[in-house]
Amino acid sequence: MSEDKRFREETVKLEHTKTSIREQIAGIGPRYTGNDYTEQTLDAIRQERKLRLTTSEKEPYFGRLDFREEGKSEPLPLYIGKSGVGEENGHRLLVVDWRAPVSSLFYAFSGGNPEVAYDSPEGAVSGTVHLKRNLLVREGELQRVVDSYAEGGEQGGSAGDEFLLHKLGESKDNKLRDIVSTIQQEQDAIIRTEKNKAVFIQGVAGSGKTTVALHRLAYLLYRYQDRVRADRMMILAPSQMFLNYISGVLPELGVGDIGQQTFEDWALEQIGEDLRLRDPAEELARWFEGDASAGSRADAPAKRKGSLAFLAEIDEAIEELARTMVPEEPFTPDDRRMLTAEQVRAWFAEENPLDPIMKKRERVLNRIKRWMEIELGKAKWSDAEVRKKANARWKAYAGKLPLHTASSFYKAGGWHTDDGRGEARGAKQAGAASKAKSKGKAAAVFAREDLAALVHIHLKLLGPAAPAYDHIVIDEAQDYSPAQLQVLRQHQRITSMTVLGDLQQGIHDYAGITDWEELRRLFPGEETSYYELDRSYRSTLEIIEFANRILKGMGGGVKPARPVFRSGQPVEVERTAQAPDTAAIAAIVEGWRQEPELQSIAVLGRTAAACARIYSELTARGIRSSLLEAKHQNYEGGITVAPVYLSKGLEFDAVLIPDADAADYKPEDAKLLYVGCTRALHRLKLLYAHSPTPLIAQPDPESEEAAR
Ligand SMILES: Nc1ncnc2c1ncn2[C@@H]1O[C@H](COP(=O)(O)OP(=O)(O)OP(=O)(O)O)[C@@H](O)[C@H]1O
Repeated sequence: MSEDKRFREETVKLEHTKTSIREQIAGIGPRYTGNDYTEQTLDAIRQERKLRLTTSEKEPYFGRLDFREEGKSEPLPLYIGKSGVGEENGHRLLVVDWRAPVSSLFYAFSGGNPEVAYDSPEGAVSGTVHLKRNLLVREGELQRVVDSYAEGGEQGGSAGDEFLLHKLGESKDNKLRDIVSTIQQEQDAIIRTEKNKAVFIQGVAGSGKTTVALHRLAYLLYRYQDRVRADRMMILAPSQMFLNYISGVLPELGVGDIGQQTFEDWALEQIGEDLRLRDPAEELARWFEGDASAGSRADAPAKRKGSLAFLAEIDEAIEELARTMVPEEPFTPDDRRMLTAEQVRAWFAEENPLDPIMKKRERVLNRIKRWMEIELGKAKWSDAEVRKKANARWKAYAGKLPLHTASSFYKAGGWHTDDGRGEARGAKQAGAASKAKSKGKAAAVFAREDLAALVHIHLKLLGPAAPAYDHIVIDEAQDYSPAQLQVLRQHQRITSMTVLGDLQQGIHDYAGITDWEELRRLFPGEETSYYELDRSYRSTLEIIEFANRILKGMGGGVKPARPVFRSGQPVEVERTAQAPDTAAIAAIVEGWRQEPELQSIAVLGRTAAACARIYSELTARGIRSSLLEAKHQNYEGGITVAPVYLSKGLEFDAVLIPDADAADYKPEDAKLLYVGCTRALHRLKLLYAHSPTPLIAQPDPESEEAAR
């Protein structure tokens, strides 16, 4: 079929679909404004449907698959979109939801043998693919029609790539986008992995890990509607800024209400105390701007406090607390009555051993009080004096049973090391901190590495602060410790997690892992799946090859990224007069700003101080930019100046590394430079003043060939 004919055919189909959608919207009728609760609920459902249909009308679908199910005579054209749309009062689907079982064929089939099968809840369904077509519809207008497979046509699979390349070539603003129309086979397999597992994803920079994890949430909500709830899912990401950056994807997929937090905020919420945390900026400066050696990183306190051995040490202390909770001496409300220590101990033991210890303590004390009241009643003690005395004795006895919060227990255990530097977190904490200060007593300051243990203690002493999670996504998981993952696990009844990261970007190695086994061994074998993504979709071929060369400097089993064949301009490395040469930087940024396809530009400096200098030079020259700092909540797009270590997870059309000198990037900084370079989609440039970092050695044609 000629291209024109295909386009006409699809234009007719699109008009038909839009008309049907419009009729359905019109049929929904006016809003209900009365007081009847049932009617109000029905109205809300109708409005939700209207919203979905209105969104669908603009872009009803992005793909078509003609599939003949075994036993049927004709293939059925299936139009695949972000959400399913039925025919008004009909039994047929106008649009099939991308998450439906049959849609997996659209993603999994990439030419070759057209005899295929997919898994449905009723079992495997086999059949034949006759056509796979990509369609680009924007604002209700058909813009592109590309067949990646047509029965009897020329095969080669390149047409599908063409559609993907078109998508990848687009410029980016300040938000991550959904990829439903171009999900790749290896990504789809991860998205559709069954629910009750910990799915580990090791993926090179730009392989779509974050994006895939978010699509997986949308899939789980669709596939397990009766078993998972959005408000019982949680996404953990490294910073508020990153969360803000990814916040658009789920609403684009029609999913809302999923909690998104940093581990720190989540942990503080669980602990529920007025704790102060060390200033993140100071902590980052310590590891990235000072001269922390490899030795000090490997030996950092976070390593010990993030280990399971540390949690085991705490568990021992908690057991000891439970064992010694009941005082040796008996309880004597008056001089004639006595409750022996053995009796109280027996009552304490009768409580469920899995119950939080402080709850058991409270229950035992209440039981003692009840006993005391009965005894008082028996003796018909009417004497108020005697009663008062008995109550005072009960109080004194209660005081002998240790009462702890997570932080007091942690401090009592001698695990807390307070260096006095800290910032109050949240309004509540800030209030408490200033109150404490005015009383001449500053609230204790904790480090991030204390949080996992504190949550663990809180759980054992006081129980969970939130209902169990149905699913947890952990992004940048290479920066997590086994203890962090363990406490998250304790907040699920059934393991269901997506844990993603890249060891090659593990710049926080002073706190995180060096091998996925460290985390995987927390789960018995059958509960985990492990996937590797080695294809990078973000950057051009030239940028990926350049970044792969930096990886080589890391040594030890690194895996180069495989580029999608999207060629762009060569990576430039240029010498400047000084480091950083703010005038040269401003000139480059100014030049890039004139190119309409470069919407987001980043200057990624080695230190916060260098970035501040660059930022003021840009401002002085009238170039509007934003300077990213550790405490920032938002990434605004446009021109950004940021320390390279804060750029993790983000992406920009063009990236300038202004200080790629040997003095700034030593061989042990390979991961940091790799992170910086892999943020670029289309353009990458590095400047140096004296001698370039050895990490950007000359190309090695052999390894380049192997990576392709
Ligand atoms: N199948 C795909 N189709 C189109 N774009 C894709 C696809 N997969 C990934 N991308 C794009 O590649 C870029 C990188 O994706 P994402 O940020 O999810 O990767 P990542 O593996 O989490 O990266 P990093 O580890 O570097 O932060 C995004 O712009 C995303 O939209």
